[in-house]
Amino acid sequence: MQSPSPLEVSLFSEALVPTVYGEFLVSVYKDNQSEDETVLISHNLSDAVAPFIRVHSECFTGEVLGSLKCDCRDQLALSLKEIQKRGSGAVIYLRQEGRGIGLGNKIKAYDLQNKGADTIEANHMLGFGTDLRTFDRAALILKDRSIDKIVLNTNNPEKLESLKNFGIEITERVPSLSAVNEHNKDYLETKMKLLGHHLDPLF
Ligand SMILES: Nc1nc2c(ncn2[C@@H]2O[C@H](COP(=O)(O)OP(=O)(O)OP(=O)(O)O)[C@@H](O)[C@H]2O)c(=O)[nH]1
Ligand SMILES: [Zn+2]
Repeated sequence: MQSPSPLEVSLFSEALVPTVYGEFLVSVYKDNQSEDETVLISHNLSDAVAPFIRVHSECFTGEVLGSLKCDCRDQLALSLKEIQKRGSGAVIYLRQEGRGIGLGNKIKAYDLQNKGADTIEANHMLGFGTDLRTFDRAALILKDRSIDKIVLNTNNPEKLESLKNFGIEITERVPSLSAVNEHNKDYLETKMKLLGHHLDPLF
């Protein structure tokens, strides 16, 4: 049997977009293994030796609906503001809704969470692993831009490890801390205690 060809990304389209945070160059990448489009949202990216980068996974409920159950919307906004403040950097936006299980299954997981399961138990009850994401598309897009050294904006140790394994040097980790509320408290605590996310300053 033929082994699948290695993942490759290629730039499909690019345009400047004015946003409430400032102007960004929005670059859409396609790949040879999925229908998903990955988006690089950058500002003066080539100006820094080790640019400020957030690798962010899609969250319809948080980013579009303003759901209070997670920290995704705040984290995305914080990173876009920080990029403009620093004068350089990028968000790589991966279409990995619900840690890779998709929106339909994430809403099933939310129903289970409303009945008492935590974010990890709900995934397992639906027959999924804790986190199905991979960060190889992000690493390939950085390589496409000739970037091999970054400042990474995350609390997630898996993201650090994964990008390092793809040959990206992380010169610094900048935390991404949003506000705790009554709806996201348990979720954030579970990420901190069971997944080792560096969220201690919030509690
Ligand atoms: N399955 C599932 N996915 C969730 C839940 N809450 C949020 N998500 C998804 O979790 C992912 C969060 O992505 P990120 O914010 O990039 O990543 P993170 O792992 O929290 O790491 P950092 O924010 O970088 O510290 C998104 O894909 C969301 O859609 C949940 O309760 N269940
Ligand atoms: Zn979210």
